[in-house]
Amino acid sequence: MTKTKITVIGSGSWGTAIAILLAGKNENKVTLWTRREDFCKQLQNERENDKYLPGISFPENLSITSDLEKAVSKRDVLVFVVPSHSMRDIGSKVNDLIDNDPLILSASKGIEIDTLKPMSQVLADTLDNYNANTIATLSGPNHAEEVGKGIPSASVIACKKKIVAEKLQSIFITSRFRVYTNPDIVGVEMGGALKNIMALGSGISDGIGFGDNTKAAFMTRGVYEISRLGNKLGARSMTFAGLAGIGDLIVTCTSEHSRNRRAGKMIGKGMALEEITEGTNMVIEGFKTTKAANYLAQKTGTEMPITTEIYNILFNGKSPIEGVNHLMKRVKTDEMEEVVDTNMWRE
Ligand SMILES: NC(=O)C1=CN([C@@H]2O[C@H](COP(=O)(O)OP(=O)(O)OC[C@H]3O[C@@H](n4cnc5c(N)ncnc54)[C@H](O)[C@@H]3O)[C@@H](O)[C@H]2O)C=CC1
Ligand SMILES: O=C(CO)COP(=O)(O)O
Repeated sequence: MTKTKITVIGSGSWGTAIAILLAGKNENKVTLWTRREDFCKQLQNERENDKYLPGISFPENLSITSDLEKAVSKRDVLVFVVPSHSMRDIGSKVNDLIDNDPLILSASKGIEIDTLKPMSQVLADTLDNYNANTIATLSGPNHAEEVGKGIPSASVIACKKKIVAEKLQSIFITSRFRVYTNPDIVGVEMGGALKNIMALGSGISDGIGFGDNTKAAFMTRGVYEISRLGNKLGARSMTFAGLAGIGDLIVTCTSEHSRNRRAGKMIGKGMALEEITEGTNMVIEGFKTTKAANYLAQKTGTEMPITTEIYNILFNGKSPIEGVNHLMKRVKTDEMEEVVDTNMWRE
């Protein structure tokens, strides 16, 4: 049997969990690429990623390299899982090394600040033989700590080109990781990126000491706000009711695993953003995404009150409590605002 040769680019928690998931299937031959040679040696010797995903052993079928040329050459699939701010750089490096036509998938969640583009579009900019229609994304309620252990999870692979989405679905799906396809890649990527802002908000609410009602309000009004911007960018509303929308929002706003929720909690308790980033080697995408979404809201004329308040708390020195008070005291409005069917009202 010819095995499917897959390289996962990025050895943080999520890249490692994806590599373990894929290597668990006999029909795959998986390589995990890591930036640093010393860390590569550590992973090869220990057969475990003690730094980012401790306690989960690598399957035999998984090899590790820090040689990007070797990692990219003659691959059937390349999975990009680096922090969003390094996607353009790594995409350009990979472009010079591709020597056949692998399927390309981004599993990162973020928006590039300079261009306001989601990750599949950043990759399309950097990979000469691909465009936004042929690149796919994976997104859903998937904490690495649980996927790595084989705890039942579900996710979405989105791509404009159906055959690409379906091939990747077959490669990723297992009895423990159920994968759906979706042609709405804009909605899937925006859902995955923007929910991190709401997770910061839920964490802030927990940090202040507010209750479950507050968190439910953040999540529900949050998904509405995400849909409003997503729709302006061409996404389908129903995508936000799915795994990459409300599904990911629920897990990130409530899970102890979420770095964004944890960071929000620290902010709610009075810690500064710099203190939090300095104290961790993990990526907290929500900080940069809040900046990008705030620009996108201004650019598209979209009202995003939660994003604006989180932005002011993170970057303009507003206190968390003031931010929440501001949201509570906003002008009275209808729940469905501009989409309300006015014919439903009765005198
Ligand atoms: N951790 C999770 O459960 C999930 C994470 N994601 C997304 O996956 C992406 C990667 O996150 P994680 O794997 O969690 O990262 P992580 O926070 O566990 O680790 C960060 C990783 O990024 C690497 N890194 C830092 N700067 C880099 C650079 N300039 N170039 C290349 N690599 C660099 C570090 O060496 C490390 O491997 C993010 O966009 C995140 O939102 C998506 C779904 C689940
Ligand atoms: O995207 C995630 C889960 O689906 C991971 O979220 P955090 O980056 O907040 O841990």
